[in-house]
Amino acid sequence: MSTEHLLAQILAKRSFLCIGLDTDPQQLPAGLQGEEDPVFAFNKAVIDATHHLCVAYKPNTAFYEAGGSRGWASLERTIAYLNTHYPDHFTIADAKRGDIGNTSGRYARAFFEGMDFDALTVAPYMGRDSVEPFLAFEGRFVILLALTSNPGAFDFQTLPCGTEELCLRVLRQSREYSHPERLMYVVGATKASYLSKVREVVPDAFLLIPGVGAQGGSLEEVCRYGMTDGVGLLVNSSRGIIYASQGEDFAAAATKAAATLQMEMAAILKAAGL
Ligand SMILES: O=c1ccn([C@@H]2O[C@H](COP(=O)(O)O)[C@@H](O)[C@H]2O)c(=O)[nH]1
Repeated sequence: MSTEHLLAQILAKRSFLCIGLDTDPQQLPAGLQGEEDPVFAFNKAVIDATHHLCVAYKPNTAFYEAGGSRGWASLERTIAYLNTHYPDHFTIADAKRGDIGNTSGRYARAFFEGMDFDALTVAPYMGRDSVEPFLAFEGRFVILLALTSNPGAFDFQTLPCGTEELCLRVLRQSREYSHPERLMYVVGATKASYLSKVREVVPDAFLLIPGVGAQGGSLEEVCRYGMTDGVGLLVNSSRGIIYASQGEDFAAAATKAAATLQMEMAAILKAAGL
């Protein structure tokens, strides 16, 4: 998918919502336990109930890896279902990969070729040669961790690095990598006030913003500091949507929670003249 297509979807749907499919097999409604693949059945129901309100889905691979081969099968079924039934949605594997180049190349094949995700989250810590193998895939995106939403982000990511904070250095230096147009960045909604500085370094790049909902980040603040003329934002909510109800009405509750965020987004887009 191209960023032009992503923006067209955002403007048509009046939504820059990304729904996180962080599906924990132990938190599924009892009614799904008899299914052959309860995790996939849950994801399918959530996707069918929310696709018109969002432009992206982001399974976090930890929730699938924890289930071993059964978990991987659920992830494979989920991405295949998305690509077959909702090909206009942007798909993100939140796996936070990155290793020596030879190994990164295999991770890239696993997520971009094996499973056909549009994008993968990557940790920048090992530097250029650990990131560039992911950037070699045309039509795919690397979402580099810049400033994460967790409290521990302040341990390293905001430390001085030369004349600026490390997270800004990550942004600046990554623009020198091959195919910078295939880069997006993670900035936590809980750190919204940093978005002005982020935008000074990457004025046009798309940002994936987790941390709205369960982690308490503010959508309004994120947009105030981070939105661009081309929107430039994908705002993620996982638990706040998929576990809006723990009961058998989970899909209807997910629709309602997603619609609440989508309506806020539509109002923000309108106010911005987009
Ligand atoms: O800085 C980061 C990077 C990734 N995440 C991931 O996003 C979702 C957030 O889930 P919620 O339930 O909406 O809190 C989850 O998969 C995280 O691992 C993040 O939160 N912060």
